[in-house]
Amino acid sequence: MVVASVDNLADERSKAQFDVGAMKIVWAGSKHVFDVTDRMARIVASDPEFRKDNRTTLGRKELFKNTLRKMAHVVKRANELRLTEEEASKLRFFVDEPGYLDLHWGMFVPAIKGQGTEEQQEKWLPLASRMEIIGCYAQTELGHGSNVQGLETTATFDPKTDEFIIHSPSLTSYKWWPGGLGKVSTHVVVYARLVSGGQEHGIYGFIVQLRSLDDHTPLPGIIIGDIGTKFGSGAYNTMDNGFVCFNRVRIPRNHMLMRFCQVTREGNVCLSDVPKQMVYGTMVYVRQTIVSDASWALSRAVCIAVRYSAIRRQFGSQDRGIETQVLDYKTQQSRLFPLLASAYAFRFVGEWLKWLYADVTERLQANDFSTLPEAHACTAGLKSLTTSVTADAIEECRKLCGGHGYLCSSGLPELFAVYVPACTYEGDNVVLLLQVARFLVKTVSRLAAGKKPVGTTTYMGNAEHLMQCKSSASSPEDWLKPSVVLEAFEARAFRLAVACARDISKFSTPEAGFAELSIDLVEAAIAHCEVIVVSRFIEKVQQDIPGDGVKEQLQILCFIYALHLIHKHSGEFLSTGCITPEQATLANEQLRTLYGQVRPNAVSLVDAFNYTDHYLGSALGRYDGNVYATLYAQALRDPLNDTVVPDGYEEFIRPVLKQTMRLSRL
Ligand SMILES: CCCCCCCC/C=C\CCCCCCC/C=C/C(=O)SCCNC(=O)CCNC(=O)[C@H](O)C(C)(C)COP(=O)(O)OP(=O)(O)OC[C@H]1O[C@@H](n2cnc3c(N)ncnc32)[C@H](O)[C@@H]1OP(=O)(O)O
Ligand SMILES: Cc1cc2nc3c(=O)[nH]c(=O)nc-3n(C[C@H](O)[C@H](O)[C@H](O)COP(=O)(O)OP(=O)(O)OC[C@H]3O[C@@H](n4cnc5c(N)ncnc54)[C@H](O)[C@@H]3O)c2cc1C
Repeated sequence: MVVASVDNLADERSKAQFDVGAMKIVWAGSKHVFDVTDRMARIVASDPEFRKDNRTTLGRKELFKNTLRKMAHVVKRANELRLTEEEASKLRFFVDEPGYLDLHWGMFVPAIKGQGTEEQQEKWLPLASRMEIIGCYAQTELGHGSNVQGLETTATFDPKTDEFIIHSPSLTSYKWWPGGLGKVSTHVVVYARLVSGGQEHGIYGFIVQLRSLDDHTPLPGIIIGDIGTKFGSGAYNTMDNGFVCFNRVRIPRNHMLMRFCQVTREGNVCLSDVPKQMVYGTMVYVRQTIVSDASWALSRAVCIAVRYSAIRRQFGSQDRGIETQVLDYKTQQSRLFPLLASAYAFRFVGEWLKWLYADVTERLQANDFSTLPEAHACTAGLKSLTTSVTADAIEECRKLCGGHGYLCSSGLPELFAVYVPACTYEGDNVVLLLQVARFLVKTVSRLAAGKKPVGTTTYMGNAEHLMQCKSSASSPEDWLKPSVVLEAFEARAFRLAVACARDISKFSTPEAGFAELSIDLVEAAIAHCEVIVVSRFIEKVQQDIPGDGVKEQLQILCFIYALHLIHKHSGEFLSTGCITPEQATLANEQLRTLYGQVRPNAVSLVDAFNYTDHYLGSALGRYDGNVYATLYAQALRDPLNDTVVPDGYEEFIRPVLKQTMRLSRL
């Protein structure tokens, strides 16, 4: 079938004002990463074992078994092709289906690496790397997730046998949610209250074998299963999030991860000289990876919405001639282009956060813990900001695609359902922002004591200026000056943090003030996180960037990102006196101009993500733009269209029709 829409994307591509190939390298991070990513994406796309277009129509059992098959195929292909860790992880990424491998490699292995002694690492890591055992990470319980110190599971040392007794004392202490736990894992790192000599010593990780390595049955004292079907069709239901109850399960003493705290043969508890929060290290590591992942999910939704908006035409012609591409509507642009800009912004801040994490890890190894609070605040805050924006953005992209966005074949409903728990796992986003706020209030109170702020709070050292400055923007073009933009963001964030710190001090205790002002504190935390993202984006576009027009496009996106935030939070920018209403209007005017500049490049800017049609999984986002024929073909493939007359006609349609006929004769 020849479809006029196909030409639309070719036309769009011919309008690009920059070198798309060069932008692909910038997006990937380097030529090497681009090559690996591209190769792995193609391997997955061309392998029928990784087909995913039937996922939303499968029942839970079939779906889960299908994922088991795919995960086994990932491991098989990784071995056959002798993939490096980097390549295997990309291959698994493009399979695009939550599965136990994520928890095994993403949390179980990092927990042992981060919290195990060298001896423990030597014992467990080879087993885990060869996948002779499969592990997961069980922290959350039925009764407590956010409040880690409130966990109830106990690990009581028995000096008579040199063992720990792992026990679930109540229903609320059952571990509940861990991915891979329900049906697959043979081992788990369990977080439990260490009890020795009748005393409690805090929360630590313990390696526990769950299932027999011979026949996969649960070991004595272990009750285990899946917690049930989750939100959405397909989506996260490929994962066996599980529950487990331990009934006085005994494990050898050396199964406690003892890098930061050792329990001796006699039951003495020896704390090493490191902050106790080091036991939260796996969460910091994973939060950092989640920030990078946000840019993938967001860019994927944006790619679908931009391509479809170039294909879709509505109104605009009085004489039945060619209609307007919906991408040309300013309202569509004002909803879509800030999301496109955010995808790039999150990509760059994700790369920066990787660097920060590597830096703090190196320091920790040298017993320098000075940057740990900042690493915690940055990973927690950016995880929260990027996942909340991404989840909302995927839903916005669905709406931007009109009715067809609501079809599973658009790829957007499943993407939303699979992505949205990122706002909850690895720390509820509000709980994490309150951690950032705690860090900010501390930083502000230290300023008063003459302590110079460092890292991402360095800007707060310019306290006097930030409290008094008035923006110098007097034309729309002034909003293209990095210094003008940054000053506004820094002043807003600082003034909000200072107001919180000041107001807290009016309460009888800091805790009471913190609780009462938590709404303001969350806003101050978001403002600080936005300073980080905006400044990293500005830093990026100030670097040398090869490729015709690439830097110019990134500059446009950078200012769209910053100015749309000024618009979105104009209440805060105005109420803190950082800008005037007139300056807000000028910023909006500039934003409109920038939308016009990005418009001819929009399709090419999403092409730069280099996604295969397999990965996108969307009839609306196809590279060739052949939207309508694909929607129709996919509709015909729906199980409901297997027969022309539906199952149930004889039992439920025919009798109703007959009854109606009787009624009409009356
Ligand atoms: C071949 C195939 C290859 C395949 C490869 C596949 C690779 C896949 C890779 C990755 C995939 C990843 C997949 C992820 C899937 C997600 C699964 C989800 C898992 C989970 O959800 S696990 C459970 C997560 N749970 C949480 O996040 C709980 C949230 N709660 C907390 O973190 C804490 O309890 C708290 C921080 C909210 C509060 O803690 P606490 O009461 O102890 O602390 P406070 O009193 O508030 O603060 C005390 C003090 O500590 C500081 N602090 C707190 N946390 C940290 C930290 N993490 N690090 C450093 N410091 C911390 C806090 O700031 C306070 O400091 P001050 O006293 O103020 O100085
Ligand atoms: C798909 C998925 C996968 C998961 N995988 C794992 C896993 O592999 N391993 C694991 O251990 N866990 C896992 N979890 C659990 C996850 O980590 C927790 O659900 C998460 O940490 C949130 O905790 P909670 O459920 O106790 O939420 P709650 O803390 O009960 O949150 C409920 C509400 O209370 C609010 N709230 C809570 N505390 C405060 C506060 N102090 N101030 C203000 N508001 C507050 C929250 O903002 C939220 O609105 C997973 C969860 C999901 C959804």
